[in-house]
Amino acid sequence: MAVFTSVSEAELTAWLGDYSLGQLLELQPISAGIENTNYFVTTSNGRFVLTLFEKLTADDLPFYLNLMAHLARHGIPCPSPVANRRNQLLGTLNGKPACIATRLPGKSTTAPNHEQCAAIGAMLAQMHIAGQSFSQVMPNPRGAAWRAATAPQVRPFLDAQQAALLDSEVALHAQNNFASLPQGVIHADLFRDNVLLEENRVGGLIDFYFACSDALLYDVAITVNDWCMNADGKLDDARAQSFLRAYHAVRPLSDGERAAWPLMLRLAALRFWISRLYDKHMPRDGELVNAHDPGHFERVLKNHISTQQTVWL
Ligand SMILES: Nc1ncnc2c1ncn2[C@@H]1O[C@H](COP(=O)(O)OP(=O)(O)OP(=O)(O)O)[C@@H](O)[C@H]1O
Ligand SMILES: N[C@@H](CCO)C(=O)O
Repeated sequence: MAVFTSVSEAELTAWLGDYSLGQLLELQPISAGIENTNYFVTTSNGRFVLTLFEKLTADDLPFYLNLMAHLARHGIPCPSPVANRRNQLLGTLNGKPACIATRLPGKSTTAPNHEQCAAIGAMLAQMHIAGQSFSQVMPNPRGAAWRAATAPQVRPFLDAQQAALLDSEVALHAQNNFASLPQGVIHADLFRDNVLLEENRVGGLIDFYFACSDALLYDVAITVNDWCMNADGKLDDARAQSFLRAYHAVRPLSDGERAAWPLMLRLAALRFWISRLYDKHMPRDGELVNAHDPGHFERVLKNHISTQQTVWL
């Protein structure tokens, strides 16, 4: 249940007095999601999503809200935060940092087809291009330092063979430096549940709260590892090609990116193997009763290693 902080119609009506959004018509809690409190809000001016941030602080939030505003201004279908009468995107509601943003159309899919993989590939490339003119920088909070700090914490929960895999992959990627590849702002968590689709068209990209500055190809690998993956943890080569071709048609991938691709897929799988292990074995209070399965990304990683993934455009 994604309502941790309740908001009544009376409280929201008073808060909306600070906005030019018209009259509140409907307030509906959203059950999906585990990080924030979300409500669908309908006013006489349109349909919106109200988010109360449960963990991110008012210091962290400007990067994400300014990024969404920037991308929306460039035509990317992401939530566009609405400014209040003091021209601020971030407010406070019931003691929590809060924002109201445009509601996007569509719904997520768990079984994307070729056209949908191509559509999200093209959209990711457009997002990367639009992000090039965003000037704020956010080092990746799930980068090398995080891997080095988190791997030893999850290691005690692994058997000897898993621990050896973890150690060797963390060591391998500690030596790699992808700084020579094209860099920019990345979503970093563009899994199927963070994309709203209308048939084969992308209606919305949501949940930008892992966005950061990193190699653009890393974002491609994270997204392909989810969108073009079979349930057994093996890449669906045909869907991966549909995705990459559509991406490449918008932002051509370089020879350097091609050479880095097999390792990038491994790095992206390692990141989510570690975070899922951490969330499973070290849950924060009262959280994540149904944590995502780390075993899935362990299988993805092993498959990438054994196939030396060569699927490309
Ligand atoms: N701008 C939006 N337009 C339409 N639907 C939205 C929008 N933002 C959120 N939603 C809906 O609300 C649900 C929960 O949002 P979200 O995934 O951002 O939750 P969260 O708790 O913030 O993050 P997490 O997915 O990490 O738990 C989404 O699955 C989506 O259905
Ligand atoms: N997309 C992540 C969870 C949210 O960050 C995962 O599937 O592990």
